Amino acid sequence: MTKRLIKNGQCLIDGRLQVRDILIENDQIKMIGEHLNEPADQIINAQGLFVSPGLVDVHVHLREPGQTDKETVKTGSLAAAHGGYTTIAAMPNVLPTPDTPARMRDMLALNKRDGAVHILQYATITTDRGGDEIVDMAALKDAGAFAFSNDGNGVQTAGTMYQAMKQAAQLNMAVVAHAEDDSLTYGGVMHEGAVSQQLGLPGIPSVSETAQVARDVALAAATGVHYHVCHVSSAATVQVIRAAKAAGVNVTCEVSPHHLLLSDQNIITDNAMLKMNPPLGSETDRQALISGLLDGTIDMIATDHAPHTDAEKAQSMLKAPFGITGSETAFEMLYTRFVADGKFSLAQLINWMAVKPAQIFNVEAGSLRVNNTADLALFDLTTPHTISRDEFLSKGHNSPFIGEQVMGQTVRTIVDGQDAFVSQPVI
Ligand SMILES: NC(=O)N[C@@H](CC(=O)O)C(=O)O
Ligand SMILES: [Zn+2]
Repeated sequence: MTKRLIKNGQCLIDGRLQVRDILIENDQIKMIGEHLNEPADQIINAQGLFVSPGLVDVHVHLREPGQTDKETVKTGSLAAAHGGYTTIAAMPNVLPTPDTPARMRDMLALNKRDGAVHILQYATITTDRGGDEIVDMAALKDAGAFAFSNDGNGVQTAGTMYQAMKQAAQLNMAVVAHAEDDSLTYGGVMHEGAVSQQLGLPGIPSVSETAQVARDVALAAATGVHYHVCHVSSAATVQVIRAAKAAGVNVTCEVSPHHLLLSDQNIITDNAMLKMNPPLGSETDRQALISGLLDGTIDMIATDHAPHTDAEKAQSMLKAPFGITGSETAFEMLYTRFVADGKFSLAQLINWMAVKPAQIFNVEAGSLRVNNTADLALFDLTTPHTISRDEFLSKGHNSPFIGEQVMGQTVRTIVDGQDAFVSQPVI
């Protein structure tokens, strides 16, 4: 039996930071209290540090199998641990894609073998993550699928989405949608608007997202499924979801850190570090995403960590693949830009990054409670730090946040009572 005592950390209790000690026994939280003096094998001095429930990210791309030059389960999960995440959900756009029970079992075995954190695994909605043949949802659920998603692409045919939602509803499984109508994207590489015009780059109208979400909330209303929208990016989409929630539709959604932090105004020149799908919207879109979070229309923040190689992202926006990394910078960037500035409270941020994703997807995570699994993250909220590409544990360095001055660096991440990431020696 191993006992570890985290001393004098700042914990969020009733929405306020209060000093507490936490006793971990093997993989469980055993006690939370003031001035605990239990004997322990190791004492972790957390004086001045924020001790958070481990963060939960329902949208990451780990690239293995198939594209291990971009990322592996090992490097992607270490990157998550570096960002303070203890549970992540891996999207199925890998090769081969987990669209059969056998492939799902292989994926889960790999995730378990190489994962530095808990990894939940999405199955696809359709065979090969495209077309109209719906997977065997019941068998994939039995094999251990977390939810169904064709992320990377939208489901183009309404009838296919309708049938998939009907089946998922019966199984009590969520349909998690990358919403994008391919007939409305016109080969664009960034948000269609004044900036794309100035730069002479082909634009993606944001209605390509909104139209599909509007279709899907109608289908979700008709089927009763839990419909979750990935990486919401536009003001109009937020409005559709707000109206759907008001009408009682079982819809939830996420926003990515980059859509909260950046807009197309930040694209001054052709720069593939700012190319992702959906693209950065207008400043009005960005403000609507912030308002959507604050009024509860948007339920959670998920990174959409999408690593690519340096060579791929060194290309022009016309050629480079869509996607940026996010696991390692999400908390510190959001803390610095929104909490330190007083726009969000720390409790709100942790709600969106840990509590709500765990609650909505029914995962045992997201809160510090006695008898819960010991999944925690320790953050330094005061020491300034400049984000550098050398500190990334991801294989991907495709982050627009390299060079940013932040606070909120991760000091230690604990998964199942064990260190998954440590930045400084134990005192
Ligand atoms: N977001 C992206 O720009 N890219 C993602 C796919 C996705 O999440 O849609 C990827 O897999 O690279
Ligand atoms: Zn997507």
